[in-house]
This record gives sequence, structure tokens and C-alpha cells, in this order.
Amino acid sequence: MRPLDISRALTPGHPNWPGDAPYSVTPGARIASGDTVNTGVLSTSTHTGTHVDAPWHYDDHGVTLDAVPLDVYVGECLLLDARAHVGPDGVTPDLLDGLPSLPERLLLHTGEPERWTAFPDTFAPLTPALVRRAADLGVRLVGTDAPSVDPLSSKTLDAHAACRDAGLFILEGLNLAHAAPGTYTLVCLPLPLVGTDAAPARAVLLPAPRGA
Ligand SMILES: Nc1ccccc1C(=O)C[C@H](N)C(=O)O
Ligand SMILES: [Zn+2]
Ligand SMILES: [Zn+2]
Repeated sequence: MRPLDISRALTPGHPNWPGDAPYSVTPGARIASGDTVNTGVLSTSTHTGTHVDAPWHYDDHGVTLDAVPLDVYVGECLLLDARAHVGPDGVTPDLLDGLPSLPERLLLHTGEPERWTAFPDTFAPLTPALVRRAADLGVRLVGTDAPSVDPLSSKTLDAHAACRDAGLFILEGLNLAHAAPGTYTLVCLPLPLVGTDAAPARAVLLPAPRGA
């Protein structure tokens, strides 16, 4: 199986969180102008597209991205279709009913499309009860195709706080529109930004190890 890319393609005008810094690549050097190479200047929010949150994003005493061990983002994962388990406050814990344990990485397809033509302001967040249930079942990383684990209007960030309290790490903005539920090996590599609250990442799924 070729790696299944579960990252959002970034193009100019990519919808970002309202008020957040836009994604852009502006020209740097140009061969056509006599330079030896073509280069670009990248400017983006740390939360653009598929990205990981470091605890410092939602906890001023939390660690920055460089202190998050890479093994959080690489290893066995379970991808679930959560679309039938979205209540008024987001994905509910009954999604995990009947699962005696979980791999360390849980990815949730909440119904977001492959491409956002506009900011998805009606996305499905995660309920704190789901976060706590996942942590109780052994999860260390929760991933979602939504742009946040909390509602757009949240000021208390209850799902982020539940992740903080349970020691869960967060992966947001996945592209799961063409990924079948199942067990895989997740390879998610955030940019190695030092001292930041988050970083864009390239995430792919590989076949799970035999017997997983
Ligand atoms: N830029 C922001 C500014 C304020 C609050 C949230 C955001 C977000 O981008 C959502 C983010 N992905 C999150 O971790 O919930
Ligand atoms: Zn984020
Ligand atoms: Zn977040």
C-alpha cells in the first residue's frame, strides 16, 4: 500500500481560523530575473491546515512543540468514522462503546471534506467526555479532520483542557475524506519549530504491522 496522504493541501487563500494569520508563499528569488534559483517566502499561522497543537497553545505552563516526543505522532493508530456519534456538543463517548482498549493514536473522521473552500464554521468538536474516555482506554494522541477539538465560539476550550488534564496530544485539520476506518501506522511529522504552540504537519497512513 502506498502511503495514504491524510494532510490538507495548502494553496493560497487556504481557509484559516477567523482572524488568524493567512497562509501565503510570496516570490523570493527568480531565475527569470537573473537569480540562480527560484525561492519562496512562506508565511502562515502555526495552525494552518493539518497541524499539531503543543500543550503551550492552550496551557501557558504547557510544553512547546520541541518538547513533545516524536513517538507521539508515529505509530499504531485507529481511524474511526465518528459521523454517527456527533451530538449537539460534538463527538460523544458512545463512539468508543464496546472497545476494550485503543492504540495510542485515535483519528476521528467527523465528516469534513477533502478541501475547505471556506472556513468550516459548523465543524464537529470533541466532547470532553470523549477525550476522557479515549485517555482511559490508552490514547495519547487524538486526531480530527475538524480545524479544532473545541467549538469555534468556545472561550473555555473545554476539549483542549480535557486533553491537557489527561495528557493527550492533539492533531487537527486532517484530511480523512478518503481514508477507510481501520488500524494503520500513522506517520505524522510536524515541522521542527522550536518554542512554538503548534506546527503544520505532513501526515500519512501506512499499513498496520501484521497482527496489530
Ligand atoms: N488560530 C486560532 C486562534 C485562536 C483560537 C484557535 C485558533 C485555531 O486555529 C484553532 C486551533 N487549530 C485550535 O487549536 O483549536
Ligand atoms: Zn490547532
Ligand atoms: Zn487545538
